[in-house]
Amino acid sequence: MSQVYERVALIGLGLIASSMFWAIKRGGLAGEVTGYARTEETRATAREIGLCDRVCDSAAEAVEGADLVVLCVPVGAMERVTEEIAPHLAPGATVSDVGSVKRAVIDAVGPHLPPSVHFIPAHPLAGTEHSGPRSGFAELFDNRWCLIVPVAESDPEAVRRLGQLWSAMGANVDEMDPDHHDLVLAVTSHVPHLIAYTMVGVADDLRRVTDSEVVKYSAAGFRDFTRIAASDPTMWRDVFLNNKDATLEILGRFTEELFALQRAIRTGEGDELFDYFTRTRAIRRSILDAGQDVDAPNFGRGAAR
Ligand SMILES: NC(=O)c1ccc[n+]([C@@H]2O[C@H](COP(=O)([O-])OP(=O)(O)OC[C@H]3O[C@@H](n4cnc5c(N)ncnc54)[C@H](O)[C@@H]3O)[C@@H](O)[C@H]2O)c1
Ligand SMILES: O=C(O)C(=O)C[C@]1(C(=O)O)C=C[C@@H](O)C=C1
Repeated sequence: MSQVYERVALIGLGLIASSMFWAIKRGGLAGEVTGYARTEETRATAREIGLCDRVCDSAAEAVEGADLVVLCVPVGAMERVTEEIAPHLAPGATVSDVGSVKRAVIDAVGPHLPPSVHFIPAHPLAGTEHSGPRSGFAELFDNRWCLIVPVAESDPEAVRRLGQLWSAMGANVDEMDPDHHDLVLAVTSHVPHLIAYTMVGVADDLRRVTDSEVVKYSAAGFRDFTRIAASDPTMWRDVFLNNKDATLEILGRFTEELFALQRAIRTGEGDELFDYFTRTRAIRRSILDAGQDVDAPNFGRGAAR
């Protein structure tokens, strides 16, 4: 594959940035990749494992001369990082991000950027429960979606080029409006994470009355929840605080359905339960029919922090 950008700067060296670096290297997609992480410890780890061609001690140094800058920090840190890099961006550069929420990131980042750069938000729909510089791997984005969320002023040629990079990193690329993105992701990712966090929290509370049996005999369904609920607390705190409206909307619908199922169980409405579960079973089949990799090979991959 050929080079898409001359110099890419990755700000925040965790799961997504490290996976991007390895995927860019795999495809020879950039001349040089610079990286910056906030803590000395992460920068030292990055240097030790060869993550990034050049690890910089300041965000300003990392973005200097870059034709693509990707913000790979938690959603709540995007604004501060943007303020830090804004005066050092090269005219004509593209600034993108990988945040799990889009409207709040657009509102936080956009106003700080000079008009001479292209701002093109994006979100790869791929991850694991691991985080930090050692957790990334080149295949993370293979056959997964990356949603590009252009803002009104986004230059079509710059959007096309960013899409080309994500395709070359293995992703299927699509475009989406920011508010629609946040609603869709509330359904497919954010509320499911909240439910997993809650279920594991309930089990943890119960541990005291079941003498650790909940953990010892945990069945497959619960184990899946524990994987999700092991995800980074900072990242997920920021997701919920920054996608408040869509999360609360979907959570409201979820609670209504839960109460309906609760009543069906209490009143012995077997047919109602059966019909409901038949409907939900079909959803998984339709995802499989659409050719999506439901049991993503990435799950469980990558090292813990
Ligand atoms: N993990 C996933 O499944 C996943 C998937 C898609 C998108 N995302 C999004 O990608 C972004 C990065 O997530 P990740 O999983 O790579 O996280 P991570 O925890 O592995 O890495 C985050 C990096 O940001 C740095 N950082 C944290 N707070 C900072 C601050 N205040 N200022 C500067 N740097 C800071 C950390 O030191 C770390 O280097 C987040 O916005 C997240 O919403 C995550
Ligand atoms: O695989 C996981 O562990 C994930 O949770 C990845 C996942 C998701 O919900 O699918 C999580 C957050 C992102 O913004 C995108 C992807």
